[in-house]
Amino acid sequence: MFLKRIELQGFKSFADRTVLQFDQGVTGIVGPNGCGKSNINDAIRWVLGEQSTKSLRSGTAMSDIIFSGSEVRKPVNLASVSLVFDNTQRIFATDFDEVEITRVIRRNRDAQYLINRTPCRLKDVTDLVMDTGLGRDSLSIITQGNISSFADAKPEDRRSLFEEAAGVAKYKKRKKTSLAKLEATQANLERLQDILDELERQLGPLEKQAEKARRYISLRDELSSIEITVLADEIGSLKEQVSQLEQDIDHSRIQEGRMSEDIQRKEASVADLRRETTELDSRILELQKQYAANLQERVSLEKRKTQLDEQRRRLLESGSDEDRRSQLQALASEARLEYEDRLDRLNSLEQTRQETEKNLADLRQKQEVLQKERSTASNRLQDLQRRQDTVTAMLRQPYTHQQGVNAVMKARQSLQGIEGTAAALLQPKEGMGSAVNAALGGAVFNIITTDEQCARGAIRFLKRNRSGRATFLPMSVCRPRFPKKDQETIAQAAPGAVGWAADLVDCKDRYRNVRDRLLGNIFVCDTLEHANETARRLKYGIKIVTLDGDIVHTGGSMTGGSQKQGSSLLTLQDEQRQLEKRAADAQTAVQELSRSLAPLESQVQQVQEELVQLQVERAKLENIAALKKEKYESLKSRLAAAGEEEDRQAVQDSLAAELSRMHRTIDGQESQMNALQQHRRETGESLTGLEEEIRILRRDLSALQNESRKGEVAAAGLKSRMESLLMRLNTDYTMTYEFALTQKRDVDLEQARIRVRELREEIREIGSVNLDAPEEYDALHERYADLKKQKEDLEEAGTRILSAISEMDETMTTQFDEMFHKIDHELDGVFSAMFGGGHARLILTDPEDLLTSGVDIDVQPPGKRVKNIQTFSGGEKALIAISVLFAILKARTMPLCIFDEVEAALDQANVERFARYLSKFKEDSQFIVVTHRPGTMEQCDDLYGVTMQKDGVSTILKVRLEDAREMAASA
Ligand SMILES: Nc1ncnc2c1ncn2[C@@H]1O[C@H](COP(=O)(O)OP(=O)(O)OP(=O)(O)O)[C@@H](O)[C@H]1O
Repeated sequence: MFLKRIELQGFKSFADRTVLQFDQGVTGIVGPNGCGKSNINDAIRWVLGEQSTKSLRSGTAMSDIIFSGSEVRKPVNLASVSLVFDNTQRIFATDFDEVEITRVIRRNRDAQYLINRTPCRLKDVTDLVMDTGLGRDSLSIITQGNISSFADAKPEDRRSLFEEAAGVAKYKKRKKTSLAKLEATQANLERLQDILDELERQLGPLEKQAEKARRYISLRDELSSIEITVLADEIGSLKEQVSQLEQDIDHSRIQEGRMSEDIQRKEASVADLRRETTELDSRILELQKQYAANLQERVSLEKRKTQLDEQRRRLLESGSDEDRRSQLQALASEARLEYEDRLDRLNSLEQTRQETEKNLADLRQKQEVLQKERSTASNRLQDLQRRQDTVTAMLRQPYTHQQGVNAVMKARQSLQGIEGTAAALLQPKEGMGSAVNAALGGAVFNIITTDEQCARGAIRFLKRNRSGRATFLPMSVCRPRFPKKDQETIAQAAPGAVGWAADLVDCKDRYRNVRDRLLGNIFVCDTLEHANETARRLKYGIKIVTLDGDIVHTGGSMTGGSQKQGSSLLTLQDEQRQLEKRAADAQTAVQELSRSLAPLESQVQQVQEELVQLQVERAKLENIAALKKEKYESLKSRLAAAGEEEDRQAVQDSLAAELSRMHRTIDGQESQMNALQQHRRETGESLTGLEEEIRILRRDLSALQNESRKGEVAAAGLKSRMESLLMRLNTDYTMTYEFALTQKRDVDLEQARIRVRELREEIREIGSVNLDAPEEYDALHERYADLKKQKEDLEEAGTRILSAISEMDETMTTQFDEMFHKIDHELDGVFSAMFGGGHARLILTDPEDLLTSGVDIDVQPPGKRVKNIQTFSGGEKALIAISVLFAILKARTMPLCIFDEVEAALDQANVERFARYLSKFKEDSQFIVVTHRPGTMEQCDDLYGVTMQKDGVSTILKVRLEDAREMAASA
């Protein structure tokens, strides 16, 4: 016994709860037409999952199977059917000994399934009963309709019965599921392939873009790694060049200044010289006039003398003795006069020469002294100028040792609200550098900012660029400090008081608070002694500094000693001012000495030339004097030979005397004129020389100015290039030059420059770049790879499904083949038993394809020659079907078979044969047989009678055979 009982309630005509208990063997269900017998069959199929309302012979909706009421009974709202199975044989693959399957439906609601009262899905029910022979289309539940249609069915439609018998339904179902899966897989594969194709289409160009972007990024990274070094180097070299140019320009400016002064000085000298030459010219002209007149005079004198000499010669030759004597005496006297005159002139010349020589020696001595003085002054000037250059250079870079201050001051253009350092904004008055420096102390390098925000900005800048530290003094929070009234009075009255430090600096009005904050209550004394005394009087409550920069701190501690050269901006500025003054003084001294030397030098020159002239004159005169002496001696001897004496009176008013005087005058004028002309020449030369010098100086000055201008233009060019490089450093790499220096790498700069050019060119050639492309490509590629993997997985799954299908096909083929032959083998015997002889066999319509082949039946009832099964009578067809059913039951044991009037078409004899044959199987199978036929009833072990009263409700009760027969007869 397999099915223990059926419990129905509200199912079709079974409005009330009805329980059918089953026992071993064959249970018959009998009753008149329409009493509800077949509803029991329907109920069993409904519980086992039947979904077709048509096959359940119900309305359109499943809820139509709920008892719909009758004239006397109200409809009910719920239909419930339970099948209770004995599972001790483990026909169902579950560990329960009893399995209760229930299906419940309420109106307008879906049906519910329960296995052992636990809700479950339809699938669970289907899986449970699968291949047990039960189930919706199983051969366990055979109706009259199945039997009558079997013979007429197409071979292919018949096949399902054999498949059910072969137990391949589960494989078929699985295969169907697998095929559905395969189809879904295939659809997924196609969908995936479409997406993959699309992705491939996108991937190609995107890969190129990504490659381009990666190349760009790699070039850009390489560029930045090299370019920072190149830029830092270039900026450094530009800075050096600019600094050098500025130094050169500064030098040029100083030189230009000196040259301008020199030109001015020289121009003043030129004016003096011009005045002098004009004067000299007029004097020379005057002298020349006199000289010319004298020359004329001398010519007329000489002419008269020649005439006189002619007269004398005649008188000497042909005159009387008296005449000859007097002429000879006159001649001798004149010769002597002339001789003495030349001698006088010679002596006076010699005297002049000696005086001139002495004069020259004096001048030379003076010149030497002045030259020495000038050389010393000039050396001192050079020393001062050198120091000036050094101080200027140091002032140009005043914060070299203050890295932070240096960095902020250099970057002040790009920072906000940087006013400058205290040292730069507070200018000590003259001579107060050291005192103010000492008063300020460390605050000398305080950077004054507009407000705290600007100070914070600068500090952030220093941190970001790791450029050191600096102290900031925001003006917005700067409160001035002043001494107390009594301190002020005491300090002012103290010995050696200089004043309050705040009063010793100059600054713009807006920095007054800064000044008073830093210097307001610091007092300055002249010496340390006075500072100590003042501090004592002030009870050491005020910081006091001295002009030398020594300090008496509040409380009395003292700081002092020598100042490091150039250690402070303020002392440097002080020194620079002092140097300027001293250099100017030295310059003036040199200029004055040069001015004194210039006339001295020309004087020396002039005297030298005068001396030479005198020597020439003397040589000439010596000759003339010798000649005159010779003439005189000769005349004297002629006189002596004539026994005459020279008449010394004879020449008193003579022409010769006049001529001698004239000669002397002319000589004097000549030498005066020579001297003047010489002087004039020299002045002219000096003038020309000076003018040439001025011209050269002007040319040089202009060249220097040109150079300066060129230098300025070049510096401006370099600066603008530097600015653009700094800008590039800032915009491309967000770095300051100082920070870039820390990032500098040790590379071959020449090579690096070439590489930078190459990289820039390569980057330019790359053109527009989508920087997101690599990420987009990676994402797309990852998606592509994922999808490809999914596709491969799907293909693999497809292959697995196919191989599973093929395995299932194989199993199905084998099982079907086995079962087919088993049934075929049994069929002949069953047929012969049913028909009382004859033969029957099963035929596969397509033996090559056991999976789809239809099943035909070749029958030969005894004594008949029937070719076509269609030609049999309805009863014969039913008997053939029943034969096949019994052959199946022989080939495969079924735990439960429900026959619903399967023998309806048989005649009495065949019904009995059928019933007898059926009872043969009852040992192995349980039968529930709905029947009207007494022949069948006779073979039943139990009989239930179904009745329906006027209320349209089926009731059920166990009946005896006689009652059953009666019920059948009354049907
Ligand atoms: N939903 C329903 N509510 C009430 N009665 C119903 C419902 N569905 C069917 N019936 C009744 O069930 C009866 C049909 O029962 P069934 O077909 O089982 O009879 P049967 O005994 O097999 O008859 P036969 O011997 O002629 O085959 C009919 O009287 C029909 O009115």
